[in-house]
Amino acid sequence: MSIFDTAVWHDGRVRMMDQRLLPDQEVYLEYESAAAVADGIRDMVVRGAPAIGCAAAYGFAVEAKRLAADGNPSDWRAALEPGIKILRECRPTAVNLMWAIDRMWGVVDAAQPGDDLPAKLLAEAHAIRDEDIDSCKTMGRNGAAQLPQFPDRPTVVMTHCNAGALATGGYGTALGVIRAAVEAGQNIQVIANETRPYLQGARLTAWELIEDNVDTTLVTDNMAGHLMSRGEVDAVVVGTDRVAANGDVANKIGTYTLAVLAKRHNIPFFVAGPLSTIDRNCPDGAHIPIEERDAEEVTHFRGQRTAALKVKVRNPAFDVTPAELVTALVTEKGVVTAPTREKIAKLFES
Ligand SMILES: CSC[C@@H](O)[C@@H](O)C(=O)COP(=O)(O)O
Repeated sequence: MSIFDTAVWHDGRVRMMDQRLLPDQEVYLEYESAAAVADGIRDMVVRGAPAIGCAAAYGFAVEAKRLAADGNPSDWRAALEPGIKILRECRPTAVNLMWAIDRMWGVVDAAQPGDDLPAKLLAEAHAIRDEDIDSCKTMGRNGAAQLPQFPDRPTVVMTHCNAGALATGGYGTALGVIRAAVEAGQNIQVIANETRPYLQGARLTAWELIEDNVDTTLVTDNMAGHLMSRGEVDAVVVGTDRVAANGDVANKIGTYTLAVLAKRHNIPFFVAGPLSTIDRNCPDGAHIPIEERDAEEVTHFRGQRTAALKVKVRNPAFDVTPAELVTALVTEKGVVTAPTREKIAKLFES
């Protein structure tokens, strides 16, 4: 199963696959400062919460390397702060961005005189990516065991946006569950929602799964209810950009609609995400910042206008699904059925 170089370290630079060009072209871009990596994340060269965290960690490391090229700064924190501030603010909803940057600052704060700080920061960035891949694999196995199975037919899993290898260090959260199920020999068919307006489902999820020979059918978002009402969906599995302390879940716009539909049709609704996506400082979903993106994502497709001139536009990129609609939260530390504040806190106890 594929592990793509979503965001990696290559020849002293941050290398990212340009997801804006997928599925037509596989092009890699390289970055040499935190501000440049921030531009790449903001412009969706790399996207998906854990992948944004990995890219930001490498962006932090490359900023230290850039600063050290002119001689080690006497005050590393002061030297790093302007670039890292830009990086931290480039996308507001995916908490893995802030989580990764806080972890990198921990390395700066723990440094001793004489330490090779750029090398230590790079090692931490590698660890963040490696741990993410491991977490996704464990989470995948945990989630696969939750999927219904039938003796005489495949299990049909609906997913939304792209929560795959492209959205993580590699392997994927929601698609990690699907990959693990396929690897375990389960008979799986995937319905990938197109995911308006940016088409992560049509462009990225469909591409990734087809690369891995997973049986995949593409539908537009507004077909989900119809398929569920006909009994054509057995489970919904999505990723997440931020889980609040009470179990409310932010994910790509349209996820909430799917959760309501799944409840109406008694279909299990699973959310897969690593502990780095759980924001224990965020009390509930109402406190999760929701990114509003450029109107052109709604009015245009690849530079071509598809909407009426002068129409007003809203483009919230995420929505919040209340915990009560989540059948289970799938993490690398285990599966939390009917998540509550208390059950989520327990995940962090050992
Ligand atoms: C494993 S990724 C989970 C989420 O980050 C994913 O579902 C999602 O909403 C991505 O949004 P995007 O705007 O493409 O960054």
